[in-house]
Amino acid sequence: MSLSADQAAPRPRKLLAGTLPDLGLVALILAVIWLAIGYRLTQQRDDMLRETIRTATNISAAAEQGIARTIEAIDQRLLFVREAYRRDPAGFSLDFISRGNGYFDGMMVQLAVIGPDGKLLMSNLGRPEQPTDLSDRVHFRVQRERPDEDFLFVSVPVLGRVSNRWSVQFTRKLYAPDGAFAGVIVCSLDPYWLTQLFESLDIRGNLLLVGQHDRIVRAEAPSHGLLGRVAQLSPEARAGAESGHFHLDGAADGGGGRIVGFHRLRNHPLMVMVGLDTAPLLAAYARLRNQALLVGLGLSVLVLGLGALLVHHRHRLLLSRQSLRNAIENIDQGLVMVDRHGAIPVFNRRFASLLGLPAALLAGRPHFHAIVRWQIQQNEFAAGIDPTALAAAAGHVSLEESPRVYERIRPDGTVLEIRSQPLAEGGAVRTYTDITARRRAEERVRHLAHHDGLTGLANRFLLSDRLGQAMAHASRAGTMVAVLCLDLDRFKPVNDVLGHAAGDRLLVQVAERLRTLARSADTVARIGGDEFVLVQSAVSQPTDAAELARRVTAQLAPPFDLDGQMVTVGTSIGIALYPTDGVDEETLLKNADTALYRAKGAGRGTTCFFEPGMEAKLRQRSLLEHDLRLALESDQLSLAFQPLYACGTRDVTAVEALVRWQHPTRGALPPTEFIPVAEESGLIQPLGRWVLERACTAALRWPRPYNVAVNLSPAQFRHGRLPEIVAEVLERTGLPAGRLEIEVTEGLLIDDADGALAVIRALKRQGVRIALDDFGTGYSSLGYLRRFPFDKIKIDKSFVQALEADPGARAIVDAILAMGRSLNLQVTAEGVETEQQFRFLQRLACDEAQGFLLGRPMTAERLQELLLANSGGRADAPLTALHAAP
Ligand SMILES: Nc1nc2c(ncn2[C@@H]2O[C@H](COP(=O)(O)O[C@H]3[C@@H](O)[C@H](n4cnc5c(=O)[nH]c(N)nc54)O[C@@H]3COP(=O)(O)O)[C@@H](O)[C@H]2O)c(=O)[nH]1
Repeated sequence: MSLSADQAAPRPRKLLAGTLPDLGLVALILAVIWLAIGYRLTQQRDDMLRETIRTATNISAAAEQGIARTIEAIDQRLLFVREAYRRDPAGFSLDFISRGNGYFDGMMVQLAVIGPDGKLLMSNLGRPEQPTDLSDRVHFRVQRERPDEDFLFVSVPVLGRVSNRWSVQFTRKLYAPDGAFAGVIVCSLDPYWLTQLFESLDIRGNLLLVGQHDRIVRAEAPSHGLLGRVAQLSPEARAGAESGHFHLDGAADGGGGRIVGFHRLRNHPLMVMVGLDTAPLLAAYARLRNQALLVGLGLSVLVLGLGALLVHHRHRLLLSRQSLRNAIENIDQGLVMVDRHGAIPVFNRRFASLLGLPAALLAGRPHFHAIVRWQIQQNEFAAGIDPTALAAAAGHVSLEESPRVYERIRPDGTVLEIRSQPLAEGGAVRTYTDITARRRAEERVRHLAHHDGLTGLANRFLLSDRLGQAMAHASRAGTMVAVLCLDLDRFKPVNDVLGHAAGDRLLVQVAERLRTLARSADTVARIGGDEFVLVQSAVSQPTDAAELARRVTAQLAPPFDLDGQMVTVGTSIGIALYPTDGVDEETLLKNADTALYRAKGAGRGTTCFFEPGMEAKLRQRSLLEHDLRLALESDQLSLAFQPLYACGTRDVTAVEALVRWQHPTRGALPPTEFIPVAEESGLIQPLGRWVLERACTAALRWPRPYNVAVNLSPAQFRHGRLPEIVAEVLERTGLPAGRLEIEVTEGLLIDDADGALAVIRALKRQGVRIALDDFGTGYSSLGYLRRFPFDKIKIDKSFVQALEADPGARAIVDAILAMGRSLNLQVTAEGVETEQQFRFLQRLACDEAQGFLLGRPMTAERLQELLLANSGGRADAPLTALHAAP
């Protein structure tokens, strides 16, 4: 099979063309069959004709000999009679003849003697009653007119005047004793006897004995009436007579042809014609021809059947070859078959395109050597020549004895996988697969295995490897290695509010900035969400690491542009040093992480070096987180309630709910200790919800509808579902939204002002009141006051407690109160511990006060008593300040 690029498209015309040789073969076989039959029939007919001619000729020859013998016998008789007459003319008599001579008895019509004058002298039939003159008869005249010649005359048949029967006259001269002409002795013979031999033969045909002047001497039935007549011989018959036979069409009875055999008698003017009918021959020939036609027909049907099968088979073969071609053409691999001589009987277009082979190279019957030479010219093997190509270039095709798989990189970067399968008869089948994409994917996978997919920085695996190398180098060089663990300070809000895509863009930009700080020997890695690690190699003293940390902090300080949204994030950094803080990667990373945790705890933008005690603290924290989780599940938490009072009347105006934890072993733990753990661990969400539900439920039991204040961490705001959670709790508990005050700190606003504003607005839409807690401790509190829809601001206790001693604090509190009034905000003073402070606040017309002076945080029961007392035991009693026991 030969397949090349221009042969690939299957077409019906090609299918037809493909079967033409088979059709030709069938036609040829049919032609041969029919020609053979025709030839054989012709030959047979000719044979039969020849046989008939030979038979006719033989019969005529036999007849001629028989006639000749008969004539000879008659002549002998005549000579005998003549001799008898010559010896004794006077005593001559024909009696001895008539006395019986068997031979002549039947044959002879008459034996007569004619005198010299032509008068009948005697006859074996007896003396004629009247004198008979036969001088006019030819058989007499011929003898008398040629006196010098002694010959036997054979006449044409004549009707005997004496015998009155048709007879042929045989005459000889009679000589007198002196030798003179003495008449003629005549033997009249029934012509039948001339041809009696023929009569006995069982043949279809006739016999004609023609004498002088074409007169019919003897005509075998049914031609008796022809005796003596002139035979009408056609020119063909005369010409045929010369050759011994001729063919007479339409001469036979029934209009058939006749083969006529001729023979002339040697010494007599007689000619024997034996005609054999061609009808039996033609009938036999027709039978033969019919049989042959039948056989020919049968063979033709057989050949046509076989031909149809052959064509069908060929058609299927062509179709399957076309299918194979289609399959070969439609596979993604290039395919080439090279025979043991280097010829290429099969290839597909993909082979040509993958190798970039020009069409001219593949025209005709391409050769593998030519292709390899072309490839070498094109510098195709710059990336390494394969052994088969080398062998081919050397002029012979390498006979690969076992299957081989190898790769080649083309100059354009295409990577080809070449699979070579040797063929039993020599040569090989090769497939070429473009594995460029696969190789790139593998490269990418390899890269991904060592790098962070988002930022392209080293991942944990590569980090560990590089850190190991850096430690080994430092060990040899007597230097140190610094591991800097980074955690972005405000990454989570970016992720939560702006979405993960923005978060990803931020991480990519952070990575780019960090890269600019790293030397070639350093490693920058991303090991988790917003956790980065810098491995600083060849550190000579800890300050080198501190300097790098400073530069990192400075590098990450400018805002990041996230598609127009400017975001500022800081970073906390923990540093561990090799070999002082650890001599293996794991320890170093762990300690740097511990230092980071400490840095984060110390406030944003902080850098901490690892210290030995840190780990223990971290363990403690982990323990606390574990215990807090248990506490949430086992009801170890409770709420304390601290009332808020109107400065003017000292009546209870609201109650703040504060969470308490009675630790099973450590006793009462302050919220300042476990709330940060809850925030960092995520436990703040269930804890916050629990506080909210309990506070709302408790508020419904109070004798009067005091507002209940609940502290919410910034982490709860970042959750995203806070408004829904608050709405659910209000609905479940049945507390009117207007009785709930949510206290937020400035930290919330600093972290993510826009996000916080959105949540606060949503809460406000529900009717919930918002109080800004610890006011005065933040950075830009005045701006927030204008921007956020607060209902209340709570002056931080540090200002309240400094009122007595610090005029500055007094001025600030005064300013806050003035601002609250101008912004129509209720103002609460926190941490009122002394009467003096309280009176001060009263003088300044502060709205509300809270503090140990007025009431410490207390149990729900105690609060209930307080509130009942405050209301005079009646729910509608005026609010009266009561001092809770410390
Ligand atoms: N997210 C939540 N935070 C809460 C929750 N409960 C409490 N907290 C916060 O914990 C911090 C400490 O709270 P706590 O130990 O309960 O202290 C409160 C009062 O006991 C204390 N206070 C009140 N009056 C005085 C005083 O006269 N002197 C003095 N030294 N301390 C006093 O102040 C705390 C209440 O302050 P504030 O919240 O600002 O009104 C604290 O920051 C709580 O917010 C909670 O459930 N969730």
